[in-house]
Amino acid sequence: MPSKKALVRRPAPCLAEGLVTHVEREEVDVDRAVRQWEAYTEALRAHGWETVEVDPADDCPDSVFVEDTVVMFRNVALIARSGAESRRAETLGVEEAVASLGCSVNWVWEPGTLDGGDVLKIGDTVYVGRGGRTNAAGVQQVRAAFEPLGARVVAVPVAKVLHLKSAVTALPDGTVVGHIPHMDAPSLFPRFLPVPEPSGAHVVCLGGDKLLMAASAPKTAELFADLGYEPVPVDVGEFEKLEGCVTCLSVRLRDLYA
Ligand SMILES: NC(=O)NCCC[C@H](N)C(=O)O
Repeated sequence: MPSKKALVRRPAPCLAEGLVTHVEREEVDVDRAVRQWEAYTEALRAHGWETVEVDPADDCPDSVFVEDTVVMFRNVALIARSGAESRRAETLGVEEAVASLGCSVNWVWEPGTLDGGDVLKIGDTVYVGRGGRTNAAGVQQVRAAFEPLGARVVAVPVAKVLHLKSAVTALPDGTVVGHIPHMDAPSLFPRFLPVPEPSGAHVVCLGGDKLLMAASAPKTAELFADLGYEPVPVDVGEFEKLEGCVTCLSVRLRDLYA
């Protein structure tokens, strides 16, 4: 059944200690990050999404990046097992949240690793980035979980950035948008539009023509507006310092049964 709920998780007070892998560490202003997170969740609500707060995980610096902890396909939640050990404790509250929303819950098991940021769904096609956080066993477990439900899983090499969705996401019509210098295998995507800014590669489809995007990608916003979309910019600068982006701050639940 169509639903418009989005899981979000309040930033932990220790957010500034979050992991950085492909960028230089910069000081994070946690108060500013909280204000940005509030504006982000407000933008979701303003466009008809009911935000569901997962219990905070105050000891987990990266817990605000809730997208990495779970992958949804229809009503089935696959609880991730991060390639970064320091992030594994984040899944507990998320399991409870998705179970209480009536989802069927599966888990990625050792030796598999998977971060939700490596999974891009376009219709029934599920692209899975195989990179620093997601290994081959993780990709196999996504196949095992979702192919029986009708998914077609496509594995994508990811070496230049943290996650597949650091490099590409998709417009409402399924066109993949990406920043080519950050991509390892652009030819894997059948319909592809390059964008001029790294953070322009991150869109959250809010419904209709509306695209939630980072304020740091004004040229890409212009490009999308020129194609008939309505960009909704939000400042996620403090999260960008930790390799986060607009997609990783929520998990949209579009096919709940309840
Ligand atoms: N899906 C995402 O883009 N997640 C961002 C995670 C950033 C966090 N600092 C990490 O390295 O795990």
